Amino acid sequence: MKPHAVVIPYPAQGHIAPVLRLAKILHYRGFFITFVNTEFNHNRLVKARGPESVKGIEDFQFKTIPDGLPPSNSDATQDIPLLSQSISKNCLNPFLEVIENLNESKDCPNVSCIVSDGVMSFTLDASEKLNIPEVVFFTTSACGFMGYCHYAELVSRGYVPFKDESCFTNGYLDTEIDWIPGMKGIRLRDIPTFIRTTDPEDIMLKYNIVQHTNASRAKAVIINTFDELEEEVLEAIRAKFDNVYTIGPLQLVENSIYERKLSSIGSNLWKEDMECLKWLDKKGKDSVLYINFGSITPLSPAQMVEFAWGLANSNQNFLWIIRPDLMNGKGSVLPEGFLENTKGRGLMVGWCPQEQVLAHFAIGGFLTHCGWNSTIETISEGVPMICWPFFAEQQTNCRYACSTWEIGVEIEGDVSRGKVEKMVRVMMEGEEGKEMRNKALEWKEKAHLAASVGGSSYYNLDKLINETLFNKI
Ligand SMILES: O=c1ccn([C@@H]2O[C@H](COP(=O)(O)OP(=O)(O)O[C@H]3O[C@H](CO)[C@@H](O)[C@H](O)[C@H]3O)[C@@H](O)[C@H]2O)c(=O)[nH]1
Repeated sequence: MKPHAVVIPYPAQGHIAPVLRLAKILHYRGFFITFVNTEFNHNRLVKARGPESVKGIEDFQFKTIPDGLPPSNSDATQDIPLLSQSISKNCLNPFLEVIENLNESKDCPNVSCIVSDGVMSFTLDASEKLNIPEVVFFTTSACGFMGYCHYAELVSRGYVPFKDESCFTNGYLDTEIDWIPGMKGIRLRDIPTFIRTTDPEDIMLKYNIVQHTNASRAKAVIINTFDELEEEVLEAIRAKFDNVYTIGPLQLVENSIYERKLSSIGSNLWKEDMECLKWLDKKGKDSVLYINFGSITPLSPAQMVEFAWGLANSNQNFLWIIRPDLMNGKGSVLPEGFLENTKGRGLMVGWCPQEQVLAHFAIGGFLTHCGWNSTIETISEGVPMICWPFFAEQQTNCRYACSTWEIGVEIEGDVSRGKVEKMVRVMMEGEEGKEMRNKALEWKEKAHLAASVGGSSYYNLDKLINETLFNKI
């Protein structure tokens, strides 16, 4: 009888993608998989990729649970605080029901383990109630994860909540935090942003304290990173948790183990525009800047205008992904004259196959919000970054990219066309850009080594499967 893993992501794009990838890897390694999406995202997957994409294949099935929010036809990411609150309140019972039904079913083996997104920690209640072992997968960087793990201490030491609004602007954010192990030189502004509140009851502050405190209840913690990239912080994390498995970059590990990839099952919630790859084919090596702010970041109309003119004035080639929900309904549109000005050298599409784009020879830089998937994907392809972190642990990733890994520059403060133009030129024309590109290529090599047979992440995946997941069955 096959081992049966029930796998559940937090219901947002940046989580579904890596968690699904891990599920596919486990399937390849002999697990029966039940992948649990929320009904909302299940419907979006059907819309973006067709019903085939959620039909499943042999020994890989999809199930759904409601997220507890009112039904919606929207094609945008749900409100994160509302969603998080609703998940904590409403998802345990439907999740228990899914597992109980699976265990009664004759069509699949009994559930032998739960592989849950670390920020869906209600699943630990199910694991304990049903006596099924659980491992938690944090889809952030190790540095971001460690930042979150210290939220409770930041509160108990009186740094958080902020005393008043002036803390946002009076230099308080530059306070150095010298007591988080493995994170030398870190400042308050580099810690995941949900601490930036004056409200002790802030939903995301409290949510993250609960999720990261609960991590120690799991049998193991999985992180999509590789040892060499985050050595110091990982050492500190390993001192805190018993079993920590670094198995990233997952996309490279997946490439190493698959003879034939499971491409029928995918995770993109928006339809990918494949034409942009053909457009890139016609451009020179390292000559195009890729711009994408991920699945959640909102852009105000004013920010959109500043980015647009910054790009136009830089005179560089660019591929800019503007999510459909930013173009429609919210009034964010490109400024007049922009399209004519950038004709032939600029392309805008709604959503793209990002990994393929980053792997394209024409891409020479990535203007990014520093979501962890984007960051680890760009490291995997050796593409340096212009960082414009928006929220969550993107600030932490930005800090490491710009200082520790030396592959990025940051657009600091409010975005302006002048800053954008300057940074784009630094990245695409200057000596500094070349140095960052070389450094990024070094990291790429290390990432590939870690993920290939005999590398640390490849080895850790084996260990996770053989020592933790199989062993408990
Ligand atoms: O046109 C696009 C745009 C994005 N992607 C993919 O979508 C994912 C986006 O993930 P990420 O870069 O991490 O951004 P977010 O969607 O903003 O991710 C959320 O989740 C991440 C993982 O927990 C966190 O690091 C971020 O801070 C949080 O905002 C990546 O795999 C991309 O390859 C595409 O395939 N095509």
